[in-house]
Amino acid sequence: MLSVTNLTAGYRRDHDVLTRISITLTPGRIVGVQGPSGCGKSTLIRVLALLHPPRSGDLRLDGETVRRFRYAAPAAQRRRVGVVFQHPRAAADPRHTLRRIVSAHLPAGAPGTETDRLAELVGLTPDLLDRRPHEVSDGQLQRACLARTLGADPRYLLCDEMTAMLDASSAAALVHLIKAQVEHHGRGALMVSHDSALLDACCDETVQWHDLGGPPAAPTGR
Ligand SMILES: Nc1ncnc2c1ncn2[C@@H]1O[C@H](COP(=O)(O)OP(=O)(O)OP(=O)(O)O)[C@@H](O)[C@H]1O
Repeated sequence: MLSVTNLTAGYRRDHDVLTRISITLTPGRIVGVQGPSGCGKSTLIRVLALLHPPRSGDLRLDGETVRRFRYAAPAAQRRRVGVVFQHPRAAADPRHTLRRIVSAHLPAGAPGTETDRLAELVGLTPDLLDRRPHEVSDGQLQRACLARTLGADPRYLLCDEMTAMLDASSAAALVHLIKAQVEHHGRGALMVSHDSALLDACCDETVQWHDLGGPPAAPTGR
């Protein structure tokens, strides 16, 4: 399980973005979180992905308490949690080919065929792998970003508004991929979105943001 209990986190010392948030992800299930813009969904994902240290609260990853974040986090813990971000163009180096992007998180020594396998898994045709981000659509680039995330074989997938930039058919295809990953590989997934129809269509359970914890603390003015 990947869980946080009573999580408080923020960016400025005098203001908490997350206050006493609790949520649990279980392998084989998709949990949806719906909340309005700016409520802190991406911040929650950053903490769960060990990319942002919380101020307080208990973060547990498969029975271990997580104490270190960002590059100080043990690689084995970081690899267990994969993120797909909202903006694929901000998440992919524009100088790299899609082949390089897809292969970025594969373990050292993985055979070259692994990149082709991942590309096929997410529906990228071989000709696209030689292109750079500006030569493909947002949907194709988001598929490459998902393939990159899957290359680390994460036990938990955190999807941050991952279909927000896509048309309806690309969004549906990506959601289908996430569902298949959860069903066939036992990954646990979190999907955050402001789109309740999307969450209802793919999640085992959807939680409203305001049900996750306490209200944000008022700025202290210090
Ligand atoms: N790096 C940062 N430094 C300072 N404040 C930040 C930073 N990132 C986010 N914030 C602030 O934290 C709050 C929550 O932002 P966050 O991106 O987590 O919300 P969100 O629910 O994901 O929003 P959206 O749905 O619009 O993506 C916002 O007030 C935002 O301005």
